[in-house]
Amino acid sequence: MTIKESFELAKKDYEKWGIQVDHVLEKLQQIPISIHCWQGDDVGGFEVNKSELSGGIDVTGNYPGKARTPEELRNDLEKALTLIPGKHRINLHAIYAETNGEVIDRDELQPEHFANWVKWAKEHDLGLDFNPTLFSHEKAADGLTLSHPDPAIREFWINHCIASRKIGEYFGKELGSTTLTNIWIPDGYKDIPSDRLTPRIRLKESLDKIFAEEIDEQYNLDAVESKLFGIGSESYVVGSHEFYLGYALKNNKLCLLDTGHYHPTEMVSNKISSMLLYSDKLALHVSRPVRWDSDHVVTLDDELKEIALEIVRNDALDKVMIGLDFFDASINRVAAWTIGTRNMIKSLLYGLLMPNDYLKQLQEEGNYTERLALLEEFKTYPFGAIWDYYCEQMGVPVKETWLDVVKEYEKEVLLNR
Ligand SMILES: C[C@H](O)[C@H](O)[C@@H](O)C(=O)CO
Ligand SMILES: [Mn+2]
Repeated sequence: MTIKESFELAKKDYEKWGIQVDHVLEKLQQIPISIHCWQGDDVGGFEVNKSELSGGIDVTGNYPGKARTPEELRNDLEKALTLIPGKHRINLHAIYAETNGEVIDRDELQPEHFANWVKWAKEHDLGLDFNPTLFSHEKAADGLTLSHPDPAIREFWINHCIASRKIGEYFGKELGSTTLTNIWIPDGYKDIPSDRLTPRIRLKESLDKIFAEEIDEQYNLDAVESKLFGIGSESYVVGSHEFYLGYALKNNKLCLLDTGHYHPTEMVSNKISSMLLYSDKLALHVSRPVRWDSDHVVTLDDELKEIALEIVRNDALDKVMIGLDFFDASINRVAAWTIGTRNMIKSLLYGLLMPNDYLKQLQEEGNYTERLALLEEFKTYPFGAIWDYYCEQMGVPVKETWLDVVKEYEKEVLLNR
């Protein structure tokens, strides 16, 4: 049976529920995923005076062939994009600046240092998102940045974030699509603090200085990313969820939820609807924590499907900015991007192919039997046949055939690095 024939059969199952599959596929095409560049080189970046990865995050594995230069990283991203259906965005960090061998410290970064990325994004019809990098730097060595007791260190990082917002604005203007500039800081303490408030007062003051200049939101939106703990900040992080949720609400910024930044039983899917009641938009870093914020490649698990369902059933596709955040150096890095991004898109398709209005009605009527029955039965509806057809229509490999492409690329390119 051909892909199309399977699709036509599967379509009938969904149309019985009033689900317009063709409209679903049109909608799916419109959803951009922000794909993080840092999976391609283990969060290394291209700084002339490169520092070791720090900030309480870690990359494990030594799979051969990681990108060493901007050209190699862009080539690897291009290869992954040929395997992922739809039009997407690339999420950059400040450490991916290209300074022609000149040592430019982070507080002096300029839009021109990302001109090659903008040229490339234009050539490939991509959006760009951005992040100041407040780790892997000597001024972050003691694990404090925007909340540091030393005003000079705080000022350095404030200036870096101010410069980063201007770069985000540059991306937005050049590419005609709003850039999300997201701030995450590693600040925290390994052991029990004697004062949780003072660092948070300093962080708030630093953020107020960073955001003092208004930037047109059609070009740049600001997000702040919370965390529960990191390596070396197990007992306390300054930028907790409560801190940033409050800051974002009071200052009309986006609160960014990273799915690895909560207690293992705390689900980001359960937070989305509450936050959308009080915020116009929110942002996600979709990751997969295994035991801790391990940044595993995203798999099509229940929580991913639940996140997608929350976005779809709450009509929030234009309110939730979906980014990915994982870095696995134990597998082929192009495969990691492909698996994680295809799974994110699959989960959105899964959510769009649910009789969401009817399920809401069942809940309103207190018919929890049918609600549970249908939620479970739809897990084995022929969703895969729809996905295969979508991939075929979007000109990307169907099922696991993308793996042949990655194997060929690994043999021809990656293993020769
Ligand atoms: C590289 C990213 O800024 C980093 O992963 C951050 O988003 C995070 O989630 C840290 O745990
Ligand atoms: Mn993150």
